[in-house]
Amino acid sequence: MAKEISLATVKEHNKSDDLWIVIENKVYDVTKFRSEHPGGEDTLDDVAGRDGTKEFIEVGHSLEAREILKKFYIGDLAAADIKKKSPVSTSATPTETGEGSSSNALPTAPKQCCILH
Ligand code: HEM
Repeated sequence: MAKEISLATVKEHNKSDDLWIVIENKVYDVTKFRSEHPGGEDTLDDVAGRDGTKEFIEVGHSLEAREILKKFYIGDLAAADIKKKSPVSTSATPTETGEGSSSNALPTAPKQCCILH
């Protein structure tokens, strides 16, 4: 079973010789990988001890990079620290305008459309 690790604990490992990083709510100890990272040591230092999901994804890492990641997996981010990101629900309420109120004035309108002279 996966070990749960709090963000506070991850934060304690924010040094180049003790480097943990959170990616997609999973915690990785990439201390040993730091010097091998093709993207440089500094880039990993920048996200040491915190959530680097955004940075990791923005680079467009290959599947191989994700395979490498697996080797350094040490546990899951504690449920209490998982942000309830809801990029969809915050802005997606377009249904409010679907009432169609302007087309409701039909009953009183007499049907005089067929007067032929
Ligand atoms: C900690 C987990 C990470 C692993 C296992 C990893 C692995 C890799 C690998 C294998 C590559 C070679 C290209 C590829 O296969 O995609 C790469 C490139 C790169 N990585 Fe990472 N990476 C990690 C995190 C990061 C983070 C957090 C950043 C940015 C803040 C970053 C920035 C880069 C950059 C800029 C390159 C491109 C280097 C180049 O093409 O010159 N990486 N990484």
